[in-house]
Amino acid sequence: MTTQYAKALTGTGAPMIAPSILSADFARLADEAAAVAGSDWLHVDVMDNHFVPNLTLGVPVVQSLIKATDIPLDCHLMIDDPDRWAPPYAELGARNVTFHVEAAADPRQTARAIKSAGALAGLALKPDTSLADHLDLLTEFDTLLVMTVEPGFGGQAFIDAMVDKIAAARRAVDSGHLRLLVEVDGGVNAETIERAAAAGADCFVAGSAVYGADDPADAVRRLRESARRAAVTV
Ligand SMILES: O=C(CO)[C@@H](O)[C@H](O)COP(=O)(O)O
Repeated sequence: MTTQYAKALTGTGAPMIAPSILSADFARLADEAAAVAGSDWLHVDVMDNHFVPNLTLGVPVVQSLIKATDIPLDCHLMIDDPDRWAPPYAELGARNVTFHVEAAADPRQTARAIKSAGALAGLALKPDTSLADHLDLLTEFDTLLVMTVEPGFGGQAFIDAMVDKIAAARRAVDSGHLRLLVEVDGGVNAETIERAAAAGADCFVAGSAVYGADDPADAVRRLRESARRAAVTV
């Protein structure tokens, strides 16, 4: 199920796993990044206490983290006014910069600004946001982040109804021949990753399932293997 585009990004064609540092120890971020060596991306949740009711980190922390790890950063901006604040994360060297369509005034222009600063551009959809209403935007983006929880907090339960949205995204990508990675975020664990992978996701964000494990690097390997098995059995 993994697309040629995912294959180009990983070099292997294996499902991509992006541990979310929201579940890590913020006082030891460099060590926590090292603990998930072998991950495809490190997912960085930027929250502003406006777009979501939680506050995490911003440009200065990303600037330090990028120097502390070789894992490419996958910055997920849950913030107001991404049109203004997203491009700086690309300028810092983040691999992928994702912002929410619900918060953006000009998503096309913001995607172009991110890409011209050298990053992939990602579009995120909250669970209640329609994919169909935003299909026309997808040609501007490299990644589509399907939220499978309400953004704001780690440790929530995967919303099963989102499996249909993942499948619809997969169909839209394949039928439109889009160079777009389908990424899933929220409540991803050893069990739910199978449903998300079978529906066609390429990349899986996991916070508590990775950092809550005794061996986070092994949890990443196991999640990737579960996704690989589920993707080939559909
Ligand atoms: O963006 C978010 C939450 O808003 C996520 O990236 C969480 O960090 C995922 O955590 P788990 O649900 O995997 O614990």
